[in-house]
Amino acid sequence: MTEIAVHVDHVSKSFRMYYERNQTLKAAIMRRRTSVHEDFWALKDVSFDVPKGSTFGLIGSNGSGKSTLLKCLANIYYPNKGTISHTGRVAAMLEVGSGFHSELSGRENIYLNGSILGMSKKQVEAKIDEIVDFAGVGQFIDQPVKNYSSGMYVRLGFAISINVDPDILVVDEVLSVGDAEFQERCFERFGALKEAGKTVILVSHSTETVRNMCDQAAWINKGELMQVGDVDSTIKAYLDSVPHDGQ
Ligand SMILES: Nc1ncnc2c1ncn2[C@@H]1O[C@H](COP(=O)(O)OP(=O)(O)OP(=O)(O)O)[C@@H](O)[C@H]1O
Repeated sequence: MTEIAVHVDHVSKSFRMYYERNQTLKAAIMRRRTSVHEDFWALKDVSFDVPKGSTFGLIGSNGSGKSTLLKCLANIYYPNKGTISHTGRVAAMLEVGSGFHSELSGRENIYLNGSILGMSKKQVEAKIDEIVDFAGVGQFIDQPVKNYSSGMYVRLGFAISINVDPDILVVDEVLSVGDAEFQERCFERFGALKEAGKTVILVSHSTETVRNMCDQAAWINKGELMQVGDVDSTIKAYLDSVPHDGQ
């Protein structure tokens, strides 16, 4: 039987959308009511399993809920309904710079992130040369990360995530920010993680990347899971749903 790394069970996630916000206490008292809001459901009853050791792609158009789902997987958001269970340590590589302290240097951020991800100072020390080397940001490693380019942020973040020895690596569209040489090294690392039986879950707008890298894919549309399973048929269903020019 296939072992499951991540079990997503009837997950729904809503955000509160405010239409009339009280700017001041006085405004709230004068209007005699609190702000007007509505719940917007970014994920609606999503369920699927990610097999252990697989590379799993999430596809869908802008605003469909992919990043929200990744953040739920990485325990950054909690679902309003349903549950997500996983086996092993999850490391996440999400938006550019998330998890970094802008005033601290690259090196200090490595220690900070390592400790957030459950590594001791000693474990970070044992890995730091490899992380610095993979990040390839040169002498900028001792500069505050607020001076980094978006590509440098991503390199450092990715270098940390893959070196904390995750069982499950959650990656959001970072590959689109790095240059070709960095992307190549990321693909190599994904391959090595796969060889080691680790699970990678990635969001990509490039169906080509998903086709080349993933064993399975899920297509999300307006918060709903439309299809999950075989990569080629899931990509085809997604692309067929997208209006083409001239249609
Ligand atoms: N913190 C938030 N507060 C309110 N709405 C949010 C929040 N985060 C996401 N949303 C909304 O939830 C929906 C899904 O957003 P999400 O970022 O998950 O989409 P996505 O599929 O990753 O999009 P993209 O491909 O553009 O990155 C969008 O309509 C977005 O506006």
